Amino acid sequence: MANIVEQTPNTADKAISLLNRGQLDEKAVKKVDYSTVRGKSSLVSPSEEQFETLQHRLKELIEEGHGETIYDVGIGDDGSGLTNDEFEASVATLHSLAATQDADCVLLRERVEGGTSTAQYLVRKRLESQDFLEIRVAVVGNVDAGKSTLLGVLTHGELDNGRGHARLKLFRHKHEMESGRTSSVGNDILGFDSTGEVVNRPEHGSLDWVKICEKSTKVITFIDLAGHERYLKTTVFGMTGHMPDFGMLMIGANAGIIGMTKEHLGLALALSVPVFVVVTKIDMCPPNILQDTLRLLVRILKSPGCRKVPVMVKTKDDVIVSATNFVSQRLCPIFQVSNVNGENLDLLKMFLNLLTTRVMSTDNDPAEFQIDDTYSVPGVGTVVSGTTLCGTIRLNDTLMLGPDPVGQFIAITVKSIHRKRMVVREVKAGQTASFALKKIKRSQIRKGMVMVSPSLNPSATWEFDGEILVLHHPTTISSRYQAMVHCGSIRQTASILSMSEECLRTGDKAKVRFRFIKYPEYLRPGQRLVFREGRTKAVGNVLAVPPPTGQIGVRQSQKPQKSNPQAQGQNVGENENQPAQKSRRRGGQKPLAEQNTRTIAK
Ligand SMILES: Nc1nc2c(ncn2[C@@H]2O[C@H](COP(=O)(O)OP(=O)(O)OP(=O)(O)O)[C@@H](O)[C@H]2O)c(=O)[nH]1
Repeated sequence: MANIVEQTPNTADKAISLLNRGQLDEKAVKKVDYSTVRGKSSLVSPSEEQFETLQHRLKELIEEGHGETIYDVGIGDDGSGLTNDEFEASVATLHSLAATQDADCVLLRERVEGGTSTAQYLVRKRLESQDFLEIRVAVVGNVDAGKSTLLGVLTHGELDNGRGHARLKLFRHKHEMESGRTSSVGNDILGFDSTGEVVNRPEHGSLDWVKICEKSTKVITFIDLAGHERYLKTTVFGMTGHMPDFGMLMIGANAGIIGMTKEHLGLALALSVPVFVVVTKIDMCPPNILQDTLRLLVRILKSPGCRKVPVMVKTKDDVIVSATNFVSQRLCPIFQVSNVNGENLDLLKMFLNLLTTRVMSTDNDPAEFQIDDTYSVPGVGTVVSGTTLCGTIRLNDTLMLGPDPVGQFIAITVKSIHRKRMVVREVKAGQTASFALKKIKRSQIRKGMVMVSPSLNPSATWEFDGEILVLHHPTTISSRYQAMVHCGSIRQTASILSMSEECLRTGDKAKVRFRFIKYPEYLRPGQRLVFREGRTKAVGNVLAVPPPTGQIGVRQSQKPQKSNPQAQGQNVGENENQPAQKSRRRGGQKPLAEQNTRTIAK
């Protein structure tokens, strides 16, 4: 362990100071003058006027934090705290402030040093039973890393027996039960109430999602993605189409970093999804093997391809600092847990409770919803599920659904909305939902279609310009090369019409004009995309979508041509459409050149 400690910032605080060094605090630019309520004594005995200012500040912080904030009590610039009486008075003031915001106030950590105290409190708004903050976590990692088991343990509150007991609760398909492998994109939920307590209460082994959501202020949705290479296409779809806020990379301590682990980490990096790592099976792993695994993990995370700051999470302090700074993308918290004896699962749960969404509020913007699945429900009809990218969708709203195979959009009315199986009246940006649609057949809808506000006057496109970086290709890519484009919930083969370079090799970057093979799609500049086929992999952004030319209904007849013999045969037969993307993320997308898009330690 000594080695790891040497290589890794040994406390989360230290890691943060590394990250923040030299950076300007943009939040320093405030609209209201808070100078009268600054300093460690601000909560001790505020005047009426100061109380109002504090109230305003707390309200603002809660709004910024999508319903919650972590509030410091008694922390002076010099790190000193408050005397016992002052501290008690400050905590009482914070409770009164929280009460005015209809929020609960829970102690996260307290430090007593040299006779003075400091503390951090979680202040979380109590929400109506229909409302809750949603955080999506994509669960990735190699086969047998313990993904399904950890989710079973977290959501059902019962430890595993080391022989697959906990995962049985989650398997969805018969063949998964038999083989013990996850093949579908599965969802599991873990709810926390306003005091940070887990609300999942399995009844006879099964969970009632509606009850969980009603009791929750925050719901973590785990997108359980398959570990086997055979299901990589589904995994890529899960990472792009299901818009995860975070990635949870699982590693079996004894097996180490094998198989798809690096592939999945690379995918998360390419899509700018912040990742935390959970190393499982520490109960059965010899200490020297565990250390080897951790040492290699730290080396990979710090490599130029990842440029992460790994933090071994061992205490509550580490959890708080990691969770509150996690959206920065550079920090990579590492948990070491056992699903069998429960070691460190409390730290992981605390971390999940403190995570906050990366989606910016866009409640008043025109609505955009991307479809990632369709169902036919007896007695209800066609149901579509997906993620709200932008705006608010309310019951009885009319939206444009499309594009169909000829690029048209049709008006549809939203007749019912469900969030996590619970009936609701509206759904906002960043939230997943399903809608029952009237007078439309399931066969008319495909993954990758959208429902958007008529004010956006949506149009579909066969072609688009993208900027891509080739992470891996066995030879060279040139014009007319074909591969699968994953972009949001779109998953369709596209061919390269032209490029800014003659040909592309691993590590090259270029501007590319793509053309879809089967259908026109709805795309927006700024969306992230993955372009892959077999071992070929490129990532990038949609740069521009050419204005509609009126030829949208024309099917392309041009025969696909492959750029190199190795690509032959790889591109055929994978034409399903789907997938997805996230723009409007906190801080927006960085230009490609600045992203961590280098392939990791091949
Ligand atoms: N001893 C021990 N066994 C564990 C632990 N976590 C998981 N296991 C066992 O490891 C095996 C594999 O776990 P799974 O949860 O099926 O692994 P997975 O990553 O979901 O695999 P895929 O679904 O195929 O991707 C099961 O037999 C679990 O009981 C742990 O912390 N300790």
